[in-house]
Amino acid sequence: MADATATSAPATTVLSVEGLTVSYPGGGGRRVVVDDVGFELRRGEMLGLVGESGSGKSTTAMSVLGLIRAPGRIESGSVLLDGVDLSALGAEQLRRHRWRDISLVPQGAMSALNPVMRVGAQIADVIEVHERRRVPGRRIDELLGSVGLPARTARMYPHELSGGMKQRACIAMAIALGPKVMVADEPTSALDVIVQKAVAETLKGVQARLGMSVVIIGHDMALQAQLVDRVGVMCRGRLVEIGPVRSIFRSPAHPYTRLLLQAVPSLRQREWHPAAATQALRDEALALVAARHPLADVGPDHKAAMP
Ligand SMILES: Nc1ncnc2c1ncn2[C@@H]1O[C@H](COP(=O)(O)OP(=O)(O)OP(=O)(O)O)[C@@H](O)[C@H]1O
Repeated sequence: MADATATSAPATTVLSVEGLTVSYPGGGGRRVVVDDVGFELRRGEMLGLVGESGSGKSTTAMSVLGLIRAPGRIESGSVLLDGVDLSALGAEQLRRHRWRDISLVPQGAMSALNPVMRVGAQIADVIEVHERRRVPGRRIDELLGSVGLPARTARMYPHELSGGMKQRACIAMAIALGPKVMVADEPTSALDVIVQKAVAETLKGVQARLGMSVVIIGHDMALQAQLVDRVGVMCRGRLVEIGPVRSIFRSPAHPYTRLLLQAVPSLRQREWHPAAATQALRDEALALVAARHPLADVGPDHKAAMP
């Protein structure tokens, strides 16, 4: 990927996010909802981003893909994809990188598919826009097969697919151009437990086969534990902890991480720890984050560092 904005980055890092700060209108001014977030994604790595609802996971993901729309605003930060500063690119240039170099399995993928278009045509569309040539049906069949869908799915409309099938179709679309990085925003959250596990396994299989790097966003720590190599924990817009999933599960450093782990069934005892007893821990965690990093009001006239 040659680009005038290319800078050097360690060979093992495919995506590098630094100082990402995003705001939305709120409280009479602007409210920072992603606050100085930074992380690196290594080649072939699966990185989880967890945190409760509203902690800023999706906003982080959408910022990485250059998909924050007004009234949202990126205040500062950079996103380097294989050395290319995506945050310095215009909308058209970004569009060229999206799907080909970095793709998204959106939250609510169930409704992300066009209801009046056959699944195969939707996948072909993504490829044809970038490759500017007709896609043979065989390639679509192979893509569908690689996510565990029969070839006949190509001729079906979204309403004819189960939730799990729709999710797989979205994954097929996201891997269609063999991107370096895939961001999956809660790819299994609307599915029942059995289908969740099957889709998660498909994701893992696809990632391993293609050697892709994946950022996977979710609430479910137990599912993340089985999927990802490293996990980052978000709380009130801050990335409060990041590290190998095993060490975070064994010895969480941040009280908020400990809180999240309280809600995970014990892998040893295979029973649920009631979350009710965790209110004190939750208060402690939130107070700690708030004291260290009060949510900043950047004011209505704050100049965005990135367009
Ligand atoms: N379009 C918007 N307008 C105003 N505020 C927004 C908008 N989108 C997100 N926010 C706010 O930004 C904060 C972070 O939201 P975000 O969706 O990133 O959190 P999340 O951790 O992904 O939550 P969830 O798990 O529920 O998807 C929330 O306080 C949310 O209300």
